[in-house]
Amino acid sequence: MKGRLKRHIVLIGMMGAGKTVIGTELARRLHVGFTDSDVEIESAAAMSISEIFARDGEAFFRDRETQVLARLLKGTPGVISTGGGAWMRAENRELISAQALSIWLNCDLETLWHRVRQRQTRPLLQTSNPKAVLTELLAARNPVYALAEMSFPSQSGETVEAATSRLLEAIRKTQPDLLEMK
Ligand SMILES: Nc1ncnc2c1ncn2[C@@H]1O[C@H](COP(=O)(O)OP(=O)(O)O)[C@@H](O)[C@H]1O
Ligand SMILES: O=C(O)C1=C[C@@H](OP(=O)(O)O)[C@@H](O)[C@H](O)C1
Ligand SMILES: [Mg+2]
Repeated sequence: MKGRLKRHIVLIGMMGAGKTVIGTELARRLHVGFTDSDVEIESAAAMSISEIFARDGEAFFRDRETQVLARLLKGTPGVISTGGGAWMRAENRELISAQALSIWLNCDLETLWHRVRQRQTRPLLQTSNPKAVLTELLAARNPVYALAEMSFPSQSGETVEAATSRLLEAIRKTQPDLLEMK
């Protein structure tokens, strides 16, 4: 069975909210394609996100991010996971809102910190006080994330599978015309 979406589903939210893992699982359940803007940027550059930040800087990365999003949004509707900063750029919000249902994976600070603290893959958190940076970024970004079309609250302790089931249920309920199965 192949699923069909009327528009893309774009996951937004903070580092560690689960955009990559939940997006992967959501696409699998819906039988639609999955892409992650970070992965697309890394493969085009043949470098990791950390290497891109170190060599070319954040501004360069943000421009690549906008290019990748514009390209992905032109494709067959599927699930697209963004990086945590993508929704901060007005141009990206406009691109996404024109072609997609945007969903904010809304997650509290302690849960985010628990999930990201062991990982070395996020250059913005490679500082002497990563929790302070995460706290500040979250406070600055939450009002902008709240502009997403739909908000999905994370429940700490929930498995990725259970969270995806709950998300799918919420999408079916609020967006009955988005999903077509054939
Ligand atoms: N309920 C949950 N929802 C999302 N992620 C979860 C959950 N429980 C545990 N995790 C873990 O949290 C991490 C989320 O990371 P990731 O998907 O890379 O987030 P993002 O792409 O938003 O930065 C993963 O290691 C995932 O296994
Ligand atoms: O929040 C951000 O600004 C970033 C989040 C990362 O993606 P995840 O949110 O998937 O970790 C990645 O795009 C980059 O490290 C910058
Ligand atoms: Mg991710």
